[in-house]
This record gives sequence, C-alpha cells and structure tokens, in this order.
Amino acid sequence: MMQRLQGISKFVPTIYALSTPAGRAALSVVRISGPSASKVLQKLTGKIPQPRLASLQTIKHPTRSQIVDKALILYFQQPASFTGEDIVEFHLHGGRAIVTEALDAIERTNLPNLRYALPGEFSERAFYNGKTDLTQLEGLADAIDAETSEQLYSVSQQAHGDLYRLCFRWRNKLLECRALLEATIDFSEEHDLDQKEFEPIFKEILDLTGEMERHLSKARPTEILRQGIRVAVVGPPNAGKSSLVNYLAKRKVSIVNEQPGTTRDAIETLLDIHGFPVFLTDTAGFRKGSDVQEIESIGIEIAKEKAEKAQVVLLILPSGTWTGQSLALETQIFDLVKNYKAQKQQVHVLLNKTDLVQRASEAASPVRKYLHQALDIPVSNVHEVSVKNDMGLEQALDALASSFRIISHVQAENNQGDGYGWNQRQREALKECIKHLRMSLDHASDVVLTAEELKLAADEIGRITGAVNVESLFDIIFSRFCVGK
Ligand SMILES: Nc1nc2c(ncn2[C@@H]2O[C@H](COP(=O)(O)OP(=O)(O)OP(=O)(O)O)[C@@H](O)[C@H]2O)c(=O)[nH]1
Repeated sequence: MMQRLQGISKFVPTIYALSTPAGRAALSVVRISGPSASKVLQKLTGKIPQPRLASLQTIKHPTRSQIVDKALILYFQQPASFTGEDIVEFHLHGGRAIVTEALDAIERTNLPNLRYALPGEFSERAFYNGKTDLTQLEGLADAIDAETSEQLYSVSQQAHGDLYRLCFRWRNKLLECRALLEATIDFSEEHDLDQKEFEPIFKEILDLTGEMERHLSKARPTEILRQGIRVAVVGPPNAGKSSLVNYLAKRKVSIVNEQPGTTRDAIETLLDIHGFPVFLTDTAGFRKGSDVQEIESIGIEIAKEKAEKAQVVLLILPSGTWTGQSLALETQIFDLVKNYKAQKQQVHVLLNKTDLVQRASEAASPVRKYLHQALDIPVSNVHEVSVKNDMGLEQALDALASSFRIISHVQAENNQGDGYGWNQRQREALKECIKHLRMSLDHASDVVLTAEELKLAADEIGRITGAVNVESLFDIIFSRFCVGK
C-alpha cells in the first residue's frame, strides 16, 4: 500500500470517495483529500469557505453547468484534518443521482492526479501523516465493525488513543533509559565508574517492567468479543431448549414440539444479550434408550461436541427432572456437566416449567443444593424459570451477562474491570517486550547487553503503535476499512 503515497507532496494523488453507504438517505457525505482538494472545491462552488466552518453552497457540474445540489460544505486545511492533508466534505442530500452527479462533477474538474480512493486510503494517509497510530486504526476498524455495545466499548480505548498514549510513554522511557545507559557506558570508559552509577536506570527498568506486567495481567482480549461468546443450550429432550432459543431470538429459530427428540442438529443463532454478541446453539436432547434413532444419536454427539467448545453451557432441566422424579436417570447429563466444570466452562442451570410445579421455589431448593454440592455450580447460577410464561428469565439473563463480563474480561473476577482492551497482536508484542526487559535486568553485570535488550524491548512497543516497521500488517489493517474511510 505504501506505493500509493510515494513521492513528494505535489505528486500525491488527490482522492475522493463517497464516505457513507450508497443508496437513498437523508444525507450522503463525499470526501476529498489531498493537495488539490481546495481546487476541486473552487471549481465546483466558486469559493473556498473559512476552514472548519460549515457553509451552505451550490455545487455546479463543471461541464453541464447545472446545479447538482445545494449542500453543506466543510473545508479542513492541512495539517488540521483527519488525513493531515487538505480535506473537503460535501454533505449532500442522499439521493442516488445527486451522489452520482457529485462524483462525476469532481472527476470532470479534470484536475491532474485526481482519482477515486481505494479501501481504507483516507485512514492510510492519516497514519503516514502521523495523525493516528496503528492501535487507533485497529480500534477504529473494530469500532466500525462492532454490532453490540460491549463490542464497541471494548475497543474504545484503542480507538480514542489511550493505548497509543500509554505505549508512546513506555517507548520514550525505554529509549531514554537506553540513551542514559549508553552515555554512562561511554563515560565509564574514560572514568573508572562504580556499578552503582547504573542503579537508578535499573530501578527505572524494573518499575516499567512491573507496570507492563500489571497491564498485561489486566488486559482484556478484544478478540473474544469480536468473535462472539459461544453458549450451548443442552439438556434432556423436551426440556424447553428450543423454546428458550426462540424466546431469546424473538423469532422461530428451532422447531418446538412436545415430541421428545425434535431437535436433531445443532442450530446456531447470533444474538445480542445485554450488549454481548452471543452465538447461541440449540442442541439435540441428551438421552439413551432403544427408541433413540440413529439420526438422533448423531445429533446427541454433535450436541456434546458443541457444548465442549462453548464458553458457557446452559443446562435446561424440565420440571419432572429437577423435582426429583427422574433425577437418577439424568446422571449421564450430570457427568457431562462435571466435565464442563473441569474445563473451566461457565455452567448455568435453568430449572424450567415452574408453571407446572406447585411451590416451585421450595421444590427447587434441594436440587439447587445438590447442584452446588455435587457439581460445584454456584447457587446464583441456578435459575427457576418458565419459558412458556416468561418467568424468571430476566434474572437468568442478568446472571448470564455477569458470566459474559468475566469471560470477556469486561469485569475481572475481583470486580476490577479497569484493564485496557488489547488484541492478540498487541498482547504478544507486550509479552515480548517484557521478556526483553527481564533479560536486560538479568544482564545487569554486562550493561552493553542490557542496552541491546532495551532496544529490542522498545522495538516491540514500536510494533504495537506502528512506529517500528510493520508494513506486512498494513494491507491487512487498511483493507478492513471500506472505501471512503
Ligand atoms: N408448561 C411448560 N411447557 C413448556 C415450557 N417450555 C417449553 N415447554 C413445552 O415443552 C415442549 C418441549 O419444548 P421444546 O422447546 O421443543 O423442548 P426441547 O428441549 O427443545 O426438546 P427436544 O427438541 O426434544 O430436545 C413443548 O411442548 C413446549 O411448548 C414451560 O416453561 N412450561
């Protein structure tokens, strides 16, 4: 992508694009960036307004001499703009013909070196002109892709520069320590210096290492929310699994029937539960017996696999089971639950069909105790519900959301959710940086090696923000943006 920008500024192409979705809308924004942006504006409106002040102007097509639109115009003078170049924005009425003609009018100004933008090219210019760093670009791409509130807030620190500022401070400190160390080494070659002279620098490195380790331990991996949390709905046949999935999805995702064994395959649906993106999988009911047909038993195996891969297992028990009449029959289910717990999966149990049970909470008490004692399921993870009558589901969803918060590190188990969102690439670079800092401290007796490790540590932080060469990543990051961003 670098080649798009090569050369001195007057040869940098001026780019333009529709920055809002195509189609009929209240407004559509066309953006122009580059050395000729103001010339395009002059040719189409006859004047250049004061920078950063909105003004209503008439856009005339240069060859047809017809009015394309009367639109709000914004002009940003470089370097005070998103890309760091001159930018012009046309806030047009959002009609298909208006947008097409506005884009055509820009092209027909026939100014040299003017072309339609490539995907992510505005952001790419912002990066190369030092207006943003890699963490903010990645955060912005994730923020634009976010479909739920928690997805959005998990990347807002990246998108708004907090992570960049932190890394910028760390890198500067590392470079400072290294410079100080090298100056002291040079000085010590002429003057017989005591090892003690290096102590303040080592203290600084130690403090910085501790600070980075704290950030790493509190880091919220952003990819968990980007990928969605996997929740498997399991239980015996006829428990109400499909009814629950349909209730949560607010539509008919699965077939509901009183016939046991209705659901044969795993049916997955993406939902927003309290701001968390959740892949909810309805599965075939677990059961054994001579009347279990081959297809159903395949479905049961698929259900087990789905549950093993899920981060949260939602076990639904129908009233007959949890009131104790057939609890013994369900040992195979409880064995599976033990297995999920052993794999550190979060397990929630819904005691369903309370509408069929007299004094339901009294009846639920022994089973709740049993689940807690025998299977180590917290009492707060066992919920009495009636999917049919919409009872108890609100509280169950609140408890599920608490598990999602912990899984996605939005909230730590000790209730401290103050860590930054870091993606895998960033966490790995931070881990490498800490490794080099630890090595630099191990080499305390050979300060030349310490200085070298400090350089490697600073490079790792530079890789996070893009200050150190990471061009191989640029195509991946910029291509995530659409044209006009
Ligand atoms: N009374 C009562 N009936 C319910 C409740 N929830 C579900 N049902 C009924 O129970 C029957 C089975 O419901 P499903 O949702 O198909 O159960 P399932 O667990 O998906 O069943 P399988 O597909 O056999 O595994 C249906 O007739 C539902 O209407 C409830 O809270 N109370």
